[in-house]
Amino acid sequence: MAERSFKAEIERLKLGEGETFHGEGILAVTKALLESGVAYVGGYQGSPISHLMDVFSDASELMAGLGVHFESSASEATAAAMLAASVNYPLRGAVAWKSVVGTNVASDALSNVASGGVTGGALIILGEDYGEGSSIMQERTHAFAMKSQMWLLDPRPSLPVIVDMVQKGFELSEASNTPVMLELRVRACHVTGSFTARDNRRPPLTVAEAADAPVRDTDRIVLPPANFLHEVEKIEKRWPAGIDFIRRNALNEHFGTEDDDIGIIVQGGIFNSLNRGLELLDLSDAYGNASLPIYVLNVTYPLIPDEVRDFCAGKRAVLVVEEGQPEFIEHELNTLIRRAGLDTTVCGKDVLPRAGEYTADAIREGVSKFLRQHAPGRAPAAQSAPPPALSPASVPQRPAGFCTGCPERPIFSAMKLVQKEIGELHVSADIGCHLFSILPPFHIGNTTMGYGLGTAGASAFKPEGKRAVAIMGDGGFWHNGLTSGIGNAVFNQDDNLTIIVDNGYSAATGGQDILSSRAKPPHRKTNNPIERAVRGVGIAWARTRTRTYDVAGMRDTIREALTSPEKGPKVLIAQSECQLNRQRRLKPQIARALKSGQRVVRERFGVDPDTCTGDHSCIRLSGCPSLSIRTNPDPLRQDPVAHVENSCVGCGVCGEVSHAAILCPSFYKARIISNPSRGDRIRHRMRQWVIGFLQRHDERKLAARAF
Ligand SMILES: O=C(O)C(=O)Cc1c[nH]c2ccccc12
Repeated sequence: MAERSFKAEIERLKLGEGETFHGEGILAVTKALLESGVAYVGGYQGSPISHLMDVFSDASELMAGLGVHFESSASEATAAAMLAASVNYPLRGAVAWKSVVGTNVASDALSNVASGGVTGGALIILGEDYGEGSSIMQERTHAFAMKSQMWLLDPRPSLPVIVDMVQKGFELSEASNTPVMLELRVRACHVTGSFTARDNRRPPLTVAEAADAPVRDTDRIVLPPANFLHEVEKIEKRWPAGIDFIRRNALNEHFGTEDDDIGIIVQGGIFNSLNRGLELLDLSDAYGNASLPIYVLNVTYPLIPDEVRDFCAGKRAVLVVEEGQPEFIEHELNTLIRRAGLDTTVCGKDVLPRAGEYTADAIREGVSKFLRQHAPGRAPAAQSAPPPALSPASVPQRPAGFCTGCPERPIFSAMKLVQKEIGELHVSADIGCHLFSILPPFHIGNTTMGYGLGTAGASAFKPEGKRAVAIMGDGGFWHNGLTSGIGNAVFNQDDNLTIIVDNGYSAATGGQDILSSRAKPPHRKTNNPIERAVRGVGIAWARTRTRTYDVAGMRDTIREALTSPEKGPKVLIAQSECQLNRQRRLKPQIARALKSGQRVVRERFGVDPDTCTGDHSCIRLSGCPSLSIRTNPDPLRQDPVAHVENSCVGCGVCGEVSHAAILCPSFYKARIISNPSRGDRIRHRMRQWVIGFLQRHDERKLAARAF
C-alpha cells in the first residue's frame, strides 16, 4: 500500500485534445507519456520519484486499456534492462527511479543500452534529489550522461515545458538512436500548473506484438566487433543527430533581453530559483522578464556549440549557474567558447558556491558578485548584510527518527541490551528506515554502503571473537541483498549475523509492496517468505521472530546468534508491520466501525507518575516520539516523570523495554473501548466499585493517621 493514493487524480489522465490539465509535475509526466504512445513503463521507487511510481501503479488499468505494459521493477537495474525492448523494435519505453543512487544501480544496463543504441524512444525519468532536503550522497547524474553518452534533459520546472520535454525526449531518442534521461528535481515533481492536453495514444506497436515477430540485429548487441562500431557510431552519427534535433526543435530557451554585453546560462531545472534571485535584485519579475539575457539549458548534455557561440558572441562575460560539482557545464562552455574563437569570460563556481544547493538566496549572492566584477553599474548598491547567526541552542533539533510505534525501534532496543551484556558490536547498516538507528538514542551502526548492501558491508569481518552484525531491510533484501549479501556470506563462509527487518513493505520509499508483502494485490505474487529465500541459498541458521515488539525475545535471539558455537552466516528475520502502513490500513476500517456503532478497542500505554522514578532510562532505550516528560506531581520529588502522549499507537515497546531491561514497573496499558457492549459496561461498573472501595479504604487509613 503506497503512501499516497492518486486514484482521484488519475481521472485527469483521461483528458483529451484541447482540454486543460491542472495538477502536479509527476501527473503531467504520466499524461505526457500516454500522449506519446508509450508502449511500456517500469521503474523503482525512491524519493522524489516514489510518487511517480505510485501514479503509474494507480494508473495501471488505464495504461493496460491503452495497450501499455506497466510493471514495478525489482530494482533500477531491472528497469534499465527493460529498455532492451526498444533496441530492436520501434517501441517507446519509459523507466523511472531516484538518481544518483538508482542510476548507480542501473549503470550496467545503461552502459549496454547506450552502446548498442535504440530504435524506439527510450526515456529514463530521474528524480534528482540534490541539496539540503536530500537523504543521499551529493553526486551528479551528469557524469553518467557524459560517460555513457546519453542525453540529459533538465527541463525548466513548468508543466508545459516538462510535458514538451517528455514528448520531444522520445523523438530525440529516436532521431539519434540514443537513450534520453529526463531529470526532475524534487520541486519539479510536485510543482503545480496547467497545460493543454492532447488525446492519449495507443502505442503503434505493443510489446506483445513485438514479441510475436522477433527481430535480431547483431550490430545492436554489445559484443565484439559490434561494440567497437558503436563507439564510432556514437561520435559520427548519434551525437551530430542529437545536436541537430535539439537545435532544430529549439529545446533550449531564451529569456530576458536580447542584446547585452553580459548574460546568464542556467540549467533549466534551476531556472525558477535563478529568476527568484534576479527578482530580489530587481533584475526580473515573476514571469521571467529579466533585464539581461538568459540562455536556459533544458538540455544540459550535449551542449549545442552553435547556440553557445551565438549567445556568447559580443558578450564580455557570462555567468553559468550550474548546481553541484564538478562544474561539467562550465568546463565545456570554456572549451566551446575557445573553439569558437571568442574571448568571453566564463564565470561560475568562482562567484557561486562550489557545492551545495543553489537556493534563490545563494544565486542572488552569486549574481551580485558577478555583476560587481563585470557590470558594476548594475550591481546592487550595497552588499547585503549576512543574516544574523543563530546559536545552535536557538534552533530546535529535529533529527530523523523512528515513527511512533515503529517495529524497528524494539530491534535496536534489544541490540542495546545485548551490547550491555557482550560489549559494543560492529554494525554494518543498510539503506532504509532502520538507518535511523545511527542517531540518538541508539547510536548503533558504523557504515552504510548502499541499498541491500548491509551484509556485504560486513563481509571483510571474519571474526575470531565477537561476530559483526549487519542490518538489511526487506526492501533492500529483494532489491539485491539476497545475492550480494546473503549469497556472498554463504559462499565465503561468514560467521556474522544479518538482521533482516521485515516490516511488510518497501517502507522508506513510501510503503510499496514487495515480494514478501502480506497484502495480495491482484496482479502480483506476494507472500514469498524471506526465510525460505535465505534457506534456498544455503543459510542453515535462520530464525523468524514474528513480533519485534517482544523486546526480551528479540534480545534472546540476537544473543543466541552472537554467542552460539555454531559457525556460519546467521539470519534473523524480524517481523512486524510498518506502523505508518498499519495506521493507513486500519484508520479507515476503525472510522467505518465507529460510525456504524460497532465495538472498537484501541490500546494506549501510560506511565503511572507515582511509580516512575524519573530516571528516564525508558526514553534512552526507546526514543519513541510519544514518550515525553512532564512535571512530577509529587511535591517531594523534583525529577520530571515520563509521560506517554496521545500520539501513542499502543505498540507497547516502552513497557516491554522497561521490563526487559528491568527498569521499572510504571508502564500500564489502557484499553479504550468505543461503543461498549453491555458486558463492558457491567465490568466497568464492577471495577469502579472495587477501585472506589479500595480508595475509600486508603483514604480512611490516611485520615486516621493525619495530624
Ligand atoms: O527512497 C529513497 O530515498 C532511497 O534512497 C531508496 C532507494 C531507492 N533506490 C535506491 C538505490 C540505492 C540506494 C537507495 C535507494
